[in-house]
Amino acid sequence: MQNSIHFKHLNNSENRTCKIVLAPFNGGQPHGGVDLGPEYMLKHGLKEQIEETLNWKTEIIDPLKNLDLEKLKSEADLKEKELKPKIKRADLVSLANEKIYNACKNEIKKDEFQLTLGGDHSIAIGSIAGLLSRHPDAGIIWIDAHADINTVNTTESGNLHGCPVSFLANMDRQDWPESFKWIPENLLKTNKIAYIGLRDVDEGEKKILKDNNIKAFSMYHVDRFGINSVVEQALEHVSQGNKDCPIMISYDVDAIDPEASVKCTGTKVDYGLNNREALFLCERICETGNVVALDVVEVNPSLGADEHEILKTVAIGCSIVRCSLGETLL
Ligand SMILES: NC(=[NH2+])NCCC[C@H](N)C(=O)O
Ligand SMILES: [Mn+2]
Ligand SMILES: [Mn+2]
Repeated sequence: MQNSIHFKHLNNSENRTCKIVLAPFNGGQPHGGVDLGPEYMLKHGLKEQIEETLNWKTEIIDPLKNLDLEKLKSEADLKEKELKPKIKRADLVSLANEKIYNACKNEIKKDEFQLTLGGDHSIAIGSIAGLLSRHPDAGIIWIDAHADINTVNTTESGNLHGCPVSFLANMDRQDWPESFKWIPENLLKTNKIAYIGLRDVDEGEKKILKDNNIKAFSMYHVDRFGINSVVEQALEHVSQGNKDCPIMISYDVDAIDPEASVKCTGTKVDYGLNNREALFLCERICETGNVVALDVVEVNPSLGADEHEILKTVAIGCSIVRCSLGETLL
């Protein structure tokens, strides 16, 4: 059965297509296993769910398939053992993202949905840069416990999954490693992004959010106004008065409360979104008819204590996708 949503920017015929971009990349943070996210979500039946339940065509794109990522990572780590650079594995993160960017840019048509399965959140550099190549004025709703807006100068951990937004917004570009210079200039304006779910933001990031006047709804705002009002305000802000503004969701599953469902993720933070809030966001954004792309990142099956914990995290990752494509809307 097809739901009644009219996707304003997509092909609405029986050929409506979801391109699934695999981004099994873990180099933006220290834990192994987050690279297994795509495999586990697909094993859970995600592709079939999109095709059979939701009636979309799907096609898999695998931009990292020719890279020996584990080998490249050990080489990078070996080199950095002596050099101890401030940011970790910069060239590797850049290389993987350039591949993701080019795949999203060249292998997805304007009227197709872009679904990227991570991987750690550094992969949003490539996926969002790719999406913006087709929809330059898209608004980004970033759902996360973290702001991921550290610059190469403010990062305390050196982990690049804490920095993707600063690269997309070209912050401190003059201090970037040479390898990142493929990222286009004037890409993401800071008034075209809004955060939902924040509760662990570094001091340097707080200053960046404030100095740039970036719209950020923390868990405090979710409690105070309710998720419905928060998502409305976020959409209104990034749409900048355009009721047809294309919208991309970048969804870090650590936005969701560990007790509610997401224990298998690398940087867990207590007291997050409950399961209904987590999915309502996707339902409401889908309902606008403006959604054009989604990332689901930071699913790490290796961090599960048992099968049940893994299943719960993987299952909500798949639900995020289905709700964003309209499954639960009548
Ligand atoms: N995508 C994530 N889970 N990011 C966590 C980032 C944590 C911390 N702010 C850092 O920069 O290291
Ligand atoms: Mn996070
Ligand atoms: Mn994140």
